[in-house]
Amino acid sequence: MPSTAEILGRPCRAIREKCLPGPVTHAPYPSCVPPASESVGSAWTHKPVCIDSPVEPKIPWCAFTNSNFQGKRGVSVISPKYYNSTYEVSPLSALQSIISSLDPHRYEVPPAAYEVKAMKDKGFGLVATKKLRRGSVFMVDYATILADKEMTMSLRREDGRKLLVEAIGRLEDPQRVLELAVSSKPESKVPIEEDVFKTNAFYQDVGARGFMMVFPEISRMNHACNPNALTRFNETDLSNKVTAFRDILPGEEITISYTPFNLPSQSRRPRLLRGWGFNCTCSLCSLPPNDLAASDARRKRVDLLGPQVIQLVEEGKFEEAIELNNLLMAAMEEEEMLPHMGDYFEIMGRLHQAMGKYAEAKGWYDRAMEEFKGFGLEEEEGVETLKGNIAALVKVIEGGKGGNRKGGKGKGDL
Ligand SMILES: C[S@@+](CC[C@H](N)C(=O)[O-])C[C@H]1O[C@@H](n2cnc3c(N)ncnc32)[C@H](O)[C@@H]1O
Repeated sequence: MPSTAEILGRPCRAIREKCLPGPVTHAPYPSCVPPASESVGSAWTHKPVCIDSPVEPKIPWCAFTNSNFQGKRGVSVISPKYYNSTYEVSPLSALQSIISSLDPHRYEVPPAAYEVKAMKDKGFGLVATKKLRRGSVFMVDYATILADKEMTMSLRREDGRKLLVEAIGRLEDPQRVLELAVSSKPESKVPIEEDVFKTNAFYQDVGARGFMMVFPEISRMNHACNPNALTRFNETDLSNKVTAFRDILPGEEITISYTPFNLPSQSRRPRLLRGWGFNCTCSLCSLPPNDLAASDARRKRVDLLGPQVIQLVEEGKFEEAIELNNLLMAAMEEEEMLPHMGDYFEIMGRLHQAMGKYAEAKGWYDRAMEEFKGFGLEEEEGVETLKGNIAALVKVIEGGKGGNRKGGKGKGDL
């Protein structure tokens, strides 16, 4: 019998919470990892500005800038001057090599198919000016300000602000960042740099380290709990691609989810208020109470069904796992949690294959492949296994037709 890992393998990620569709997230700052020794190389076009940290081990924190990055739009990084040796590759070295190795002229972005418009109760937002086809990448944005996740805990507030002022001020066009939305009340007198950063930064990892990052174009997109687009961050070039996961029509607002979007309203709304300071007014949160309760129930069901599918696979109950995975997919479809269903289709294929139902398995694999292709993911790590499975099944099925199963895979062989 194939193992759970063989059946679920890579797509298994999809039914675990952390891998559910969820674009950029805004996580609280996790606990401090002490920095350590490392010299700063020549990735920077400006002399770094550094400020001592009052927190042990009192490593200075600096604002580093490379004004050539992203077609001379520039990028600034705020981080400790060096990190300790717990990192195989220091996060700062990783960023330096990314930033200094990229050709400043390579930044081709799709022609804008959207415009910035004033939205009711949400400041500005992005609205499609053309039809954006499901699966198409219609925006590529690059990190412009990055601040190590520990910044607020390692620096005095005033010092953090000074580094932000330097980091933003050294960009070619500081207004591109400074004109983004702010969320503090005017009477709280929060300095603009800090307010803009707090309102617009998203949490992303580079290697083993988390950074808060501002993507000036993506920052104009409002949040929806049932969004129509998702972002995909690429840590090798600091780009963030935005893909439509259903057709978006001209005039429609383009939205992403700031939280993992499987969450029911009881957990996502406080999270948005805590992390982003707003009460969500998206169409899902604005549903009449009964409809919202029904949506919450579906989301909870999706959450429960994922682990149950895994459990059934572990117990070798493939037939029941198929039934449950069908229910899971139906609940996701009803809830429009559909960035792409490739992972789920692939699981169906593997389950059918494990049961010796080769024709059905191939049907599911083909659907999975179609989804991956539609979302430009056919070259993603792990999709080769799917390609291999499809090729193997074609052989088995063709061998079966001719009555010759020799060399073909038998029931349960994956
Ligand atoms: C990253 S900005 C998004 C763009 C912003 N609306 C602007 O004018 O540039 C985040 C801010 O937009 C507003 N916002 C985004 N999504 C919202 C939603 N679903 N409901 C209410 N306000 C929202 C909040 O004020 C939030 O602090």
